Amino acid sequence: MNPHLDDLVQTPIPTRHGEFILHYYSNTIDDKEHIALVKGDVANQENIPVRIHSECFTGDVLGSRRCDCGEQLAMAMQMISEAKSGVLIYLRQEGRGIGLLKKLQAYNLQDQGLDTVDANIQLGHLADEREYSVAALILESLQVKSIQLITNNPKKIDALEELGIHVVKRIPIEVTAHKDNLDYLKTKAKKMAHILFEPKK
Ligand SMILES: Nc1nc2c(ncn2[C@@H]2O[C@H](COP(=O)(O)OP(=O)(O)OP(=O)(O)O)[C@@H](O)[C@H]2O)c(=O)[nH]1
Ligand SMILES: [Zn+2]
Repeated sequence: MNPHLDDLVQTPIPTRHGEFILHYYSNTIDDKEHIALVKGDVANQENIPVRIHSECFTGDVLGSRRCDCGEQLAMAMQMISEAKSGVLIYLRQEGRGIGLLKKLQAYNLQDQGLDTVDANIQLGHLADEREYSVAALILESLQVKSIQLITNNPKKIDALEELGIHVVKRIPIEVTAHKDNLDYLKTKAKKMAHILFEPKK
């Protein structure tokens, strides 16, 4: 059977970044609770600003300074709420797909000197185990025609295009680096091809 997704509930959520309609999905690919926050009218529209955010409990909920996730989440919500319309997809792919337990173990390895990539490998995982077919199904379900992807990660764009999503352009989302996340961000730029620390045009 082809992968399938159901949009089970839509409800308005007022946030400090404005009001969004939250969509709650069930799907046949995994048993996770994937969410989309939608601003404005996106059906049959081109060039919709879209953020595909991967869950990071430590960054998103606790405000951990080890990574840039929490700040990126707030920044993306703000960007979308300032646009006419947009979508934030919150994918439950904690720890780049290895889950919270393994990510926390990876943090301890990073404190012993490994970087974020080698820590995953030491734990028997790939550097990045994420997969975006649920995101593609959500965009299809919202009938979005083409997107501007809010990301620093070119591999995310490639993955979406392979799934048939038309990415018209990339919108950067770079947070200010500080001492707790600088090495981590440098590793993302050097080993994971993230577009970071580029001179501003
Ligand atoms: N395994 C692992 N996962 C991490 C680590 N730090 C953050 N994450 C996870 O990384 C995911 C976010 O991926 P990032 O590499 O920050 O960014 P991205 O989504 O690829 O790219 P952007 O769209 O530019 O944000 C979230 O699921 C976090 O939980 C880490 O050190 N190890
Ligand atoms: Zn994070």
